[in-house]
Amino acid sequence: MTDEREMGGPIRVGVLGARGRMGAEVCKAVDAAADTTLVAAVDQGDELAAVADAGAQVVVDFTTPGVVMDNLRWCIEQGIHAVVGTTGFTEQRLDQVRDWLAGKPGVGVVIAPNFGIGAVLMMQFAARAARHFESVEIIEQHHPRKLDAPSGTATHTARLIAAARAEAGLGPVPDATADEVAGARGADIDGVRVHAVRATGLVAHQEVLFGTTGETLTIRHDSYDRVSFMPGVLVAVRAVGNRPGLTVGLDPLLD
Ligand SMILES: NC(=O)C1=CN([C@@H]2O[C@H](COP(=O)(O)OP(=O)(O)OC[C@H]3O[C@@H](n4cnc5c(N)ncnc54)[C@H](OP(=O)(O)O)[C@@H]3O)[C@@H](O)[C@H]2O)C=CC1
Ligand SMILES: O=C(O)C1=N[C@H](C(=O)O)C[C@H](O)C1
Repeated sequence: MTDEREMGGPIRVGVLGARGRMGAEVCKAVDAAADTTLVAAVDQGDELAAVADAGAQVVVDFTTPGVVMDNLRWCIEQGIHAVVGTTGFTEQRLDQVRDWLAGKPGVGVVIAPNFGIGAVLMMQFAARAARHFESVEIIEQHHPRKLDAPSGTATHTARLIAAARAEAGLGPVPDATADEVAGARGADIDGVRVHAVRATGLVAHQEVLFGTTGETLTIRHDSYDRVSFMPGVLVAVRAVGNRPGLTVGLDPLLD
């Protein structure tokens, strides 16, 4: 395994899911940046080995929750750092990745539910606000070709809010609903209701609605274009070779 400093040139990047909406944008961004170079673009049906054969130092994965774990295990085995935007990472999956990494010291993996800088800040602001409001709901809105619901960002936000509420000693969110049509109150993620909207014309959007006596606070983020994720992806590509082990979220890379 090598990193940019050892090679002395641009970081050699392989993209998995390269023909997808995000993967195609990542290929363009990696090509355009002076300090990164695209050496492999792999999609469904292609051999992962192409990435190793091309000497990739970092893999960027925007595939599907169904295949990302196999991809990640392979990258770690090969000693290739990985930046992962694909969703579906439960605590159990994160622990599995930590286990694989324990056998490969020096390999870095960054997994982030959202690479948009504004989205990262939205999650931070929501976590900060959480302790001050008895009510909270999350409304995420995405394009209708998205495979998963609720979004990885909404799930992550709900977990952050739940942790902040627990730390502040807040009880359950008040809700007297007794007679509910299935799904009407959204999904329950760690006690936080999450509503998923899908509509043509949307890209990726999220509102966190807080309420307390006499006031509400809405924190909203909108990605209107997938280029919004690219600065964050490049930050992670540049950092991952110097961050052995697992990093979850972009936050530690932005400090
Ligand atoms: N963290 C973040 O900031 C963001 C995360 N995402 C997440 O990224 C993921 C991808 O999103 P999006 O680009 O919209 O989805 P797409 O469906 O457009 O792209 C996924 C691509 O991966 C391909 N693929 C499937 N299996 C494999 C495999 N085994 N090896 C290589 N490629 C494979 C798909 O091929 P085929 O279509 O033939 O199956 C497709 O081209 C989702 O989980 C999404 O939620 C999205 C945006 C931002
Ligand atoms: O599929 C998408 O488009 C997105 N997926 C990520 C998620 O599930 O949170 C990030 C962003 O919301 C776009």
